[in-house]
Amino acid sequence: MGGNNGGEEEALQPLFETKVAKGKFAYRIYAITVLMGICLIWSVRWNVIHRCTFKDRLINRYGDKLPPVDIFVCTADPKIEPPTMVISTVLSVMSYNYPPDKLSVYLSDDGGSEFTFYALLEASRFSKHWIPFCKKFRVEPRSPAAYFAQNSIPEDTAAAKEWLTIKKLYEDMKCRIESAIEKGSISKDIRDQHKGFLEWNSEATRQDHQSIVQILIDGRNPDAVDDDGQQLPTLVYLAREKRPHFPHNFKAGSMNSLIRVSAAISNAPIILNVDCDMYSNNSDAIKEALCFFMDEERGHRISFVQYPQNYDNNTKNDIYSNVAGVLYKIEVPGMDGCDGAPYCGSGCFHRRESHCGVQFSRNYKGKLNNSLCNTMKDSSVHELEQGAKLLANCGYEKGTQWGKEMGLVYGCLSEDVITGLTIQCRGWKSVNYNPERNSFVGVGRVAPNTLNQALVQHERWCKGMFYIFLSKYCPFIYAHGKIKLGAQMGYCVYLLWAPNSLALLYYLIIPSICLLRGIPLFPEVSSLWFLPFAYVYAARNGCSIAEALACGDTLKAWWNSQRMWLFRRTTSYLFAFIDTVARQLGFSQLAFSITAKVVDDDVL
Ligand SMILES: O=c1ccn([C@@H]2O[C@H](COP(=O)(O)OP(=O)(O)O[C@H]3O[C@H](CO)[C@@H](O)[C@H](O)[C@H]3O)[C@@H](O)[C@H]2O)c(=O)[nH]1
Ligand SMILES: [Mn+2]
Repeated sequence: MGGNNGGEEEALQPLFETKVAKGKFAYRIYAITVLMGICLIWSVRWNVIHRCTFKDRLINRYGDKLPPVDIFVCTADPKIEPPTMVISTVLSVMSYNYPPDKLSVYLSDDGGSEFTFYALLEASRFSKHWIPFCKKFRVEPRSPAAYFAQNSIPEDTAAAKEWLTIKKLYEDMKCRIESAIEKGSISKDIRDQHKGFLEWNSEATRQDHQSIVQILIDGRNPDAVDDDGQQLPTLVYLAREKRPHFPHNFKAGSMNSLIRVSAAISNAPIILNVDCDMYSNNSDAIKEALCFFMDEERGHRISFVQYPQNYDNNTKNDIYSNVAGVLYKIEVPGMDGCDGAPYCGSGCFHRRESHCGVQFSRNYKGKLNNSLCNTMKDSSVHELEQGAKLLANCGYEKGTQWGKEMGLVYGCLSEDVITGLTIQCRGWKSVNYNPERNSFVGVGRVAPNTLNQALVQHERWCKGMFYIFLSKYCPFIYAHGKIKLGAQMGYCVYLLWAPNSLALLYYLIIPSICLLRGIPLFPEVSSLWFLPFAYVYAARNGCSIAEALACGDTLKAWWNSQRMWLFRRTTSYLFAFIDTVARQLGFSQLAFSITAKVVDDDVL
């Protein structure tokens, strides 16, 4: 034995050591995120459900006791959203197959444009001919623009005559509106036709004007009848007050004004919202939606019924991947299966009460009868207009719960998704309803027309949704314990689109560098370990193709959608990610880029 102290100490020390390899942390993150990714894919497809309705039973059971319905149409800019398009949408919802005395249509004009007002005035007159024509010939769709574009003259001579007359009336009306717009001003002749034009004085601009409320058709007035002597639906023009220093909260702000203004005029318990670029394509859509709300057993829990959004000008193989068949036929029905059908904006029916901060409770009965109170019945049109104006003023919401607990939630570009989530968290249920025939169809949407705008629209959606994830409304926190885990995960699939770009960037950069440097990333083809990689790749793409084909896409459309995913994730999603993070740090502000609806010849 050596016998010195140092040697003794050394003798006690181990002869080998085990160390944890570097990168363990990174690998665990990788494994957990991949697992999460797989769970997310799995969650929205776990329990896909489809709904169908029985409107004959509804009519037999409720007959003339059906509830009144308020319909909101939103427009924001007379250049991007031409007034002739806006009124086609308005006319399509005025002519629903539903008792007209129970319908009130409100147009919210964030453009505050007298041309839009003039167009609506023209539409109110044209509706007297259009509604009886639609009902007599069971016209579908009931947007005159879409109807005349899709149908040619009927063979029956009597019908052909009426068809030609109504077409001429429509074309003439369109001409008058377009020539007024071209001239850039409303002539004195027209101005004298309605007192409403007095609201536009020389100082009023789009961003700076008082509230304007004009009841163009008063449904209570016995003289407001169409050519057949049937009552006309109520028709209201609204331009909420705008002041430069007041944030107007985009579409959410306009919807909240609509909710209040309509409460003072017709106060129907059911609300339908359509964007001005989405006409009604099925005149029975109200009755079908009511089948959910009026169901004796489960109806009272339902807050909103969302129809999918379809577009009428898709290219054959859908080059900019706008159809989103898989989204509406598989993913959203999957969220519905977890009680989490999202609110997606246009084409959605709402129960008015659930927008007023009301928490769902077990004792809630949910009666949907006529809620016109007596004071409203007795007020004159002038009184109603004056009262409603106050509700649309900038200052009205100050110190109230509007934009927070009441109405649509502010501060987010995806006001629809975030609002739907908060409503579900208050205990209400929602329904995704995707019938065979599209109930709402969007026109001339820009996405199929130019790549640029397709990407800009996605950037806005993405920003809005990632913002929700980072905010206090993050489904895993805010909705924890309030909605099912599957629904929370389902929401996150979309809310996390923006950071999804990072994963793609990683896959674009790292393998390329490795390839150039000769670093092997995957096992060799001859190795058995290659199998799991090949399997995951083939299964994932195979499943995606199968889903696309099952949803009616062509193989080429599937390929285009893959291409668009690549474009979006490297541009829209990435920019949305950067911008949202910048906004969170206080470097940038909210801006809503309205999707253009006009198509020029080049684009066609
Ligand atoms: O300040 C504004 C801005 C927009 N809008 C209206 O909001 C609607 C939607 O705008 P659009 O540019 O057409 O957006 P899209 O991407 O086509 O709309 C989808 O995405 C929006 C949220 O990003 C939802 O609000 C919509 O309902 C949904 O259809 C249109 O009717 C606009 O007129 C306003 O009323 N006020
Ligand atoms: Mn739109």
